[in-house]
Parts: sequence; structure tokens; C-alpha cells
Amino acid sequence: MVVLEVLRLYPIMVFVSRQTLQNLKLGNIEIPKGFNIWLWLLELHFDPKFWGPDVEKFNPERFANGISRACKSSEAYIPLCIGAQVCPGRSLAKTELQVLFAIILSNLSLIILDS
Ligand code: HEM
Repeated sequence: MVVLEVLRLYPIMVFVSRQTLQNLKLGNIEIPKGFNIWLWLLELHFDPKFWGPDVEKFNPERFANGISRACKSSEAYIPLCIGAQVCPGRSLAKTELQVLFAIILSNLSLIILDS
């Protein structure tokens, strides 16, 4: 849950770009072949429409019941991208982060400050 929330608030890539291979129609918008589309991941991760009013709060508990319950659309949570070019290292990355947290927690004493 902590890893998922960290990747929501601080994604390594804040945007990805794609180039259209053919003319497309997206809703009412005509997009010509060869057009560059920039997908702003951070905007999706901080949209209260998908995440609710506490969108800016660090709240790992939001993922307690999985991504589909944390967010109104699972396509609004894409720190590792989506589709054909989804990050192939995603499982390794998540495991590495969990191991890293475990090492940090087992070597440090953490205290919660009043403020
Ligand atoms: C938390 C860690 C990581 C994050 C947030 C992350 C995120 C991403 C994202 C967003 C993309 C898509 C980029 C794009 O399409 O423009 C990507 C692609 C890629 N990632 Fe990761 N990644 C992580 C870790 C890793 C690791 C550990 C590996 C390899 C061991 C890896 C290998 C790759 C490769 C090879 C691609 C290119 C895939 C392609 O173009 O088809 N990533 N990653």
C-alpha cells in the first residue's frame, strides 16, 4: 500500500509521449497521423474526480482493497504506464521497493512526532 501510494504521489515519470501511427478520432477530436500526444500522469494521479477530496494527502490506506477500490478508474493510476509499452520491470521494481522498505525499517527506529 505504501509503495502504491508513493508511486501515485511521486511517479518517476510524470508524463509519457506517444505518436499516432494513423489518423484517429478520440471523442470529437480528430488526431492526424504522426501527431505527438503527451500523457500527463501526475494530472491523473491528482484528479479528485478519480481519487476523492483527499487526493493530495499521503494515505496508503486508500489502497487497502486494491487499485480498483482506491480509484474510480484504474486507468487513472498508471505510474508504470499501460498498454503495449507497460514497464516490463514493474514486478521487479515493486519487489525491490518492498525489500528496500523492509531493510530501512529493520535498521532504523522511527518515531511519530506530534506535529
Ligand atoms: C518504480 C520503478 C519503475 C517505474 C516507476 C517505471 C516506470 C516506467 C514507465 C512509466 C515506463 C513507460 C515509459 C514510456 O512508455 O514512455 C517504463 C518503461 C520501461 N521500463 Fe520501467 N519503471 C520502473 C522500474 C523498472 C525496472 C526495475 C526495469 C528493469 C529491470 C524497467 C524497465 C523498463 C523498460 C525496458 C521500459 C521500456 C518498455 C518499452 O518501451 O516497451 N523499469 N517504466
